[in-house]
Amino acid sequence: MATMGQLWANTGSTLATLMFTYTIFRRWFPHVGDYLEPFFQRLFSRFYPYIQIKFHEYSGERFKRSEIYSGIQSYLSRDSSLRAKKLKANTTKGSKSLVLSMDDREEITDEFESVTVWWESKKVRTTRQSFSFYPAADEKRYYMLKFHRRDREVIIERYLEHVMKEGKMIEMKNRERKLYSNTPGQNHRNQTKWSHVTFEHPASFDTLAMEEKKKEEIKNDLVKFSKSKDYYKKIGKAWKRGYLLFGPPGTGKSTMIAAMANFLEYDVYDLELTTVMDNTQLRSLLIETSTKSIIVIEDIDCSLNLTGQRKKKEEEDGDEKKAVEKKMKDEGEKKESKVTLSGLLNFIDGLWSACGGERIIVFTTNFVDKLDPALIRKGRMDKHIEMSYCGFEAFKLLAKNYLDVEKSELFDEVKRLLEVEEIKMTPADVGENLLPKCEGEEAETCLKRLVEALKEEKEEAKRRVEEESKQKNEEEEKKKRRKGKEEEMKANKEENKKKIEENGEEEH
Ligand SMILES: Nc1ncnc2c1ncn2[C@@H]1O[C@H](COP(=O)(O)OP(=O)(O)OP(=O)(O)O)[C@@H](O)[C@H]1O
Ligand SMILES: [Mg+2]
Repeated sequence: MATMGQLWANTGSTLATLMFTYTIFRRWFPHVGDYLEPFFQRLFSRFYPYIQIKFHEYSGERFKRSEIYSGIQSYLSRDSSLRAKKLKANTTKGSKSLVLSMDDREEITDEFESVTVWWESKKVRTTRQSFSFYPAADEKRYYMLKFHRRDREVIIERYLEHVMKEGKMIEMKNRERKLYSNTPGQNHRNQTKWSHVTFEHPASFDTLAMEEKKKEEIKNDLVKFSKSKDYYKKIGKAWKRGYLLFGPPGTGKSTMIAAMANFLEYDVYDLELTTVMDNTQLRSLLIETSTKSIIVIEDIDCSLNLTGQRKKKEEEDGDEKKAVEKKMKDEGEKKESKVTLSGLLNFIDGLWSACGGERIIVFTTNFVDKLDPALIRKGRMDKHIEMSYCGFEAFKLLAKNYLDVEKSELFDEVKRLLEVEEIKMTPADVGENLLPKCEGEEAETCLKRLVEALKEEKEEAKRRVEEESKQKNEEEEKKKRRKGKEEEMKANKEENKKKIEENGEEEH
């Protein structure tokens, strides 16, 4: 493909003649030159068929690097590393790897819809009046885009948008992902603020132990969501999706969130509701979240008083004392936070929808039936995922990940215990048993330890059932006795009343 230099060679001689004539003319007739300048410019543009656009590294705010410049740099990085002869390696803030870009005065060509464009990386020296310790600051860099004027429409209307979009995507892929958490600030209103660390959780869908079919379904759902910008726009819905993860402790809810974030390459915002003072604060925190992020509220049942339905039921059941006690306890705990259920719902439905980019919100809970149905209805929590005890398929994956074992005689025994005996053990406990406890511990030993633990769990479960039924019997017995006593007291009362009445009649 012809470089800009070669193309210049063709038009060069004509332009050189013109330039020469123009310079001589200006020298000899400086005043007439001013009048004729527009004419010469028109003449140049007739012979020079290319349009140039400059993209400066720093524009507007002096110390803020232009987003457009870094977008172009990322966009060109792929082609630059393949084709440019001189490269520059940069480490950009927040980027997890080196970004290779073409060095100053390098040029590469790009093609878009059969149109060729030329990108050149340029540098100019500016002279400063004042003394500076930073000589590099006197150099201004920019990218120069050149294209034929017949392609103006394609470039202005589509190519530049394509460059920015692709550049952003490459930047997103390259960036270091973050885990944000809200911490109370030191200011007078104690406003909570996001603080962040690098998100480096190793969990992935490959290491997550759950049925393959279920895993695929979740992955497909995530992919579909992340690619549906236009679809969400078409149906007039905010580009967001809610997931509710529920299940006993240790079944992998938090691990699943990390796997989701790694899968989509999203940031994670871990929202601790109890430190948020009120709905207004909640709103401002959420507005600050960036696009392509997962907002997580763990143990939602503990974070807020969202158990309205259940409380009502307890009161109806006549267990008033318990309900009052609970209310007092709740009030004590919630003295700090005044975030309400309706505040939370508004955030999910309203404000949230006004934020442009894609966001996923995940709630986790150990007790799904504790939650108010309004919170978890479809549209708010679109997908409910049950994380359950370890099945045989999940066990096989853990054995492969933890011990690198795909087959063993003990597998049949584990299968029998999990499927026939229906022993319930969380993937966290299975993993703990499979984890070698000392250097060089045999896989078979770890598997045996798991089998033993499963058997113990069976005995434990039996004991628990017995204990529960014993407790139940005792309670029933107590109830019966109390009822008997009450009836006896009632009978005594009746008798006394009767006696008093009889005595009264005799006196008369
Ligand atoms: N399904 C799973 N696949 C792989 N590892 C798992 C799975 N479930 C649990 N684990 C392991 O157990 C540990 C605890 O799991 P995790 O924190 O995800 O459970 P959780 O459901 O969030 O529990 P909690 O309800 O107490 O928050 C993790 O570090 C992980 O290593
Ligand atoms: Mg958890």
